[in-house]
Amino acid sequence: MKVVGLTGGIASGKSTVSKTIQSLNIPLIDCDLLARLVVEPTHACYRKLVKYFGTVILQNQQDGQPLDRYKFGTIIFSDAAQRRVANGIIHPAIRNEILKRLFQYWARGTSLVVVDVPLLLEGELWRIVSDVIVVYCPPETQLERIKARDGLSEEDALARINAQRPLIEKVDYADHVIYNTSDLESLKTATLKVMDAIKPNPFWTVLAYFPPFTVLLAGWVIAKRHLKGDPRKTLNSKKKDDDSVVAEPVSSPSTTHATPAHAS
Ligand SMILES: CC(C)(COP(=O)(O)OP(=O)(O)OC[C@H]1O[C@@H](n2cnc3c(N)ncnc32)[C@H](O)[C@@H]1O)[C@@H](O)C(=O)NCCC(=O)NCCS
Ligand SMILES: Nc1ncnc2c1ncn2[C@@H]1O[C@H](COP(=O)(O)OP(=O)(O)OP(=O)(O)O)[C@@H](O)[C@H]1O
Repeated sequence: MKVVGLTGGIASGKSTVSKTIQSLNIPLIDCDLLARLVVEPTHACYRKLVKYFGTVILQNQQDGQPLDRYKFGTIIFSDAAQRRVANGIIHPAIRNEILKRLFQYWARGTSLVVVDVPLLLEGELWRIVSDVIVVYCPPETQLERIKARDGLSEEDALARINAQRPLIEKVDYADHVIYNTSDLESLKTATLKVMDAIKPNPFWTVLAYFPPFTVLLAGWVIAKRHLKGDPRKTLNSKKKDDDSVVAEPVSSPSTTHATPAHAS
């Protein structure tokens, strides 16, 4: 089973790209949806969050009520230390849910699964994907799209953009880049082009279910990522709060660039 990682920045167009991918009947695991699941009041993460942040992050500030997403977002997007704590509670739970779903797809004989993970390159999941797709648009477009979609103030929208690494750095690490700098139709065309480039070979898909080849192909994916390097070390970033090591960018000659026809 081929596992492809889809990432980008806030409001860069991942969900829109995801819809096109799903319209091709390709299974997709949406990390933002899982992030909602693991903070439901019945989940262990909810209790840990309330214990640390208090009921101030809950609707009506009442225990047992759902998370107040705007309030919680304002806290974690404006304070790196608080964000680290929240990530430390929520991310392991999301990772477990992703791995559980990947296993279920694998058991069903699925040939290709796309995992939409906004923080793919900041965490550990980049290690298990055979290809990394980055959806890019410039920060000023991100800003406009967040404000239009979520009705946020300029200050709130900027805090959300600045809570992430600059998107251009992720482009340097990508195997395939979808430039979302034009209209929605162009985005769809660019997405279809990339999906065509990564569609799995049926021969390898069948072979991968025979144990020696399962191990060999899994080893190949891990080795491929290892050779490309740890994105957290190689992305060109000033030391940011969520990062540990920084260095110069890398670019790969094998990267697919799907640019809209009339984008500049
Ligand atoms: C703070 C929350 C409640 C805000 O909810 P809201 O409905 O406004 O936004 P939504 O969940 O749709 O996220 C929108 C985008 O924000 C960005 N984002 C979300 N969390 C983070 C984070 N911890 N660090 C950086 N960017 C983030 C992502 O690009 C994401 O696609 C929510 O984002 C959340 O629970 N975040 C923590 C979990 C997480 O890290 N999710 C993203 C990775 S899977
Ligand atoms: N090419 C485009 N032209 C016009 N609007 C667009 C384009 N691409 C995306 N949008 C709009 O921008 C907003 C952000 O897109 P989308 O929700 O797909 O981004 P995202 O990366 O999934 O965001 P998030 O990280 O916040 O989940 C949406 O309202 C979407 O309809």
